[in-house]
Amino acid sequence: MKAKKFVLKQQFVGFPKYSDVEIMEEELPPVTDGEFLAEAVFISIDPFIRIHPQEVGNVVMGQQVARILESKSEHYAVGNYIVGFFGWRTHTISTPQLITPDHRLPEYLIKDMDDLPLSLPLGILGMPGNTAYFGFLDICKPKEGETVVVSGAAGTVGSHVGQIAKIKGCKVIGIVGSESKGKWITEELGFNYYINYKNQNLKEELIKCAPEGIDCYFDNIGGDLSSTIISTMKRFGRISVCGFISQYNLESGFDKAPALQGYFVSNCLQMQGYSALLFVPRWHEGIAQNLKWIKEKKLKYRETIIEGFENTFQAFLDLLSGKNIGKTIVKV
Ligand SMILES: NC(=O)C1=CN([C@@H]2O[C@H](COP(=O)(O)OP(=O)(O)OC[C@H]3O[C@@H](n4cnc5c(N)ncnc54)[C@H](OP(=O)(O)O)[C@@H]3O)[C@@H](O)[C@H]2O)C=CC1
Ligand SMILES: O=C(O)CCC[C@H](O)\C=C/C=C/C=C/C(=O)C/C=C\CCCCCO
Repeated sequence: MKAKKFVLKQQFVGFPKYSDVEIMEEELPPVTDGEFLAEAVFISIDPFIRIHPQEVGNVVMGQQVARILESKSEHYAVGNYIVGFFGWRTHTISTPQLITPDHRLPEYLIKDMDDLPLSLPLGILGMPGNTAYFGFLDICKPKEGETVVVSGAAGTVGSHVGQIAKIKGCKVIGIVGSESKGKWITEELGFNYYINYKNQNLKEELIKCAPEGIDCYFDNIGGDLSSTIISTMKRFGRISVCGFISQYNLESGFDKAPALQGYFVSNCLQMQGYSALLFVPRWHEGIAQNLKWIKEKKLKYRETIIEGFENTFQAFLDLLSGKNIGKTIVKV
């Protein structure tokens, strides 16, 4: 069996380039006792791949939904589907990861999907879904009637957070980079307002949509836009710092934070960052709640599916340049 894989040829500097990666073939050995062979069905494309430390020569990191093709392990049977952190590769030989090591995402069998797409465990029913669920509820602690701003609002995490905020009875303003994204989140997902940061004045629009000020900010983008949003927050506002994608492709790196101390002191603000790994002990609780909301039709999702393993890197470039709506997935 030959596996195809994307190998990191050089570290990303600035916006990633085709010359940073290379597609290679690998002859896989026979499966031995305790091992399984899995074939990638869907590969998850996520922003953290741009900035997480990775070694040159390694397979580019990432999660996948894979089908067990062969098994010499009692834990997985041929035909089972699993979620695994196998990277951008078509076939993988491994042993089941039954206990999640520190600093790793869990690996598990996919069950109870009914008629839902098998890609969802990479999105709304997986790492990004749990980031939205725990990162919003545990950190912003939203109350009914409060005003919530979500940036990156038409992406995987942001579109999910805004809908949870609506379920909790909040007024929700989404920050997006295009009119079609804004229409989707307001007309289909129930956000109250959208602001297109590419062609509107963010501060003026925020004051129009939320003259009362903002209670919670779910930050996916960081940078100057986030500083502007934080400057319109109310006393005792809470900020969940999920990501800072506006800084990921800066050649200068991101070792300086904008000075916003004045707003924090005068408005008694709280800000907390986290990684999805923090939620691993409650992983299946998050998935169960998000699944329940999907079945109750309270939570909608969209996926941008790119076909073909060879197009995995292009899917990554498209995500970083905002061409996706909802979760970006490669269908292998
Ligand atoms: N802390 C954690 O554990 C986790 C954090 N994250 C973070 O959450 C954020 C969203 O991730 P995810 O939902 O998977 O990705 P998305 O599906 O939201 O895709 C990324 C989006 O970011 C927006 N974007 C890109 N560049 C900029 C920019 N310069 N300024 C403003 N917006 C920009 C684009 O939308 P637009 O057209 O609107 O610009 C793009 O579609 C990321 O920052 C990611 O790193 C994700 C998972 C876990
Ligand atoms: O390293 C592994 O083997 C597994 C890594 C899995 C991954 O870290 C799990 C969760 C992903 C979280 C995503 C976070 C973000 O997108 C937020 C931005 C940056 C985080 C990565 C920066 C790491 C710098 O040390």
